[in-house]
Amino acid sequence: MAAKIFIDGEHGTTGLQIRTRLADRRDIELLSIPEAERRNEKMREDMLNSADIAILCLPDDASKQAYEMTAANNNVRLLDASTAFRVHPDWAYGFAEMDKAQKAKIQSARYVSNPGCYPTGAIGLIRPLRAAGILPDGYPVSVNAVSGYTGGGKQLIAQMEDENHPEHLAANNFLYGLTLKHKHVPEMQTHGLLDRAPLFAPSVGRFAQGMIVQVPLFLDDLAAGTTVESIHAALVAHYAGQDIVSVVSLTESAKLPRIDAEELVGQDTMKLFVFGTAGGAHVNLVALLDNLGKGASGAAVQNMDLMLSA
Ligand SMILES: NC(=O)C1=CN([C@@H]2O[C@H](COP(=O)(O)OP(=O)(O)OC[C@H]3O[C@@H](n4cnc5c(N)ncnc54)[C@H](OP(=O)(O)O)[C@@H]3O)[C@@H](O)[C@H]2O)C=CC1
Ligand SMILES: CC(=O)N[C@@H](CCC(=O)OP(=O)(O)O)C(=O)O
Repeated sequence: MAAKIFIDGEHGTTGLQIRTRLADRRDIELLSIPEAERRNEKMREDMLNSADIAILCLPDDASKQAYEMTAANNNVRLLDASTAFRVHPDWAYGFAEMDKAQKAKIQSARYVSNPGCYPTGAIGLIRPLRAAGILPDGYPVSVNAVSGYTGGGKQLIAQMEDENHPEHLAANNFLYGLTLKHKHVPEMQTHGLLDRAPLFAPSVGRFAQGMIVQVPLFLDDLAAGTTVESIHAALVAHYAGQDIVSVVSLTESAKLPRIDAEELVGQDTMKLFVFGTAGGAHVNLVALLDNLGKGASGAAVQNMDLMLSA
């Protein structure tokens, strides 16, 4: 029998992209609410409780409400794209490649939290180095990133694209999160296995989709003997045996004059790079992804498939 999937928030940016990815699937039945009724609580509650898996593509408060609406119904499993449950101990974190045990946790979980777009890049770079003992306790990690403007959902898309919007943004590239209290920091710290909160500096560019996340490191302050090569080897070993996260070879990286934030648009994979010069003092770790691919909708479909494969 086809699994029943309901996307709560199906008419938003993340929800629409999930719907597109699922449109031709014969193994699932998509439950749907007309766009005009998207905030009708009775209809949402009925649909949520009719689904085998409900994918929540909503702001945090509405996700928490959907959780309450389904709490008594053990037949429905939730996959939440918001920030609401990403460090909650009862929820499996939906980043299957971050750890060898994570895939099985997602497969069997009733509740799965889809990772944030920036944390997917940051955790993807940091966690293997913590696990390998390369990044020591107390290291002051910084994460610098640029996102396409769809990362801010319907509101930011309208502000960037509509010149008549009362809060139109004319900038081609802007920094934000200037209080350094971005909602993704707890998630980066918890799943990055960091003992100190990372300093996270995000920005947005005038392109719809795409993302670059950078973690610059000082080699002298890493575990004794760490080199560009040993960092690269640790990442390669960590991601062996799967095909979603790839680690670009040092030879290939060394030839690159630049990295295009839009290179992986439309793809649900992530590329990791290690930059540095032999004998140099610094390393720059870079993750490249589509904020709506591996950063949101693509990851959600991947997690849904794992949940269905249990
Ligand atoms: N965009 C991205 O790159 C990423 C987004 N996410 C997360 O995914 C979630 C959705 O984000 P995104 O798709 O960008 O946001 P959008 O604003 O584009 O879409 C959200 C949708 O949810 C609807 N909605 C809002 N409040 C309610 C409510 N109370 N009841 C029912 N429906 C409601 C909105 O309707 P209306 O039009 O009426 O407002 C809209 O259709 C967020 O938690 C976001 O943080 C995660 C990773 C990346
Ligand atoms: C460009 C932009 O505004 N990005 C969003 C993060 C993307 C998003 O909403 O995803 P999460 O659910 O993972 O938080 C922000 O900084 O709040």
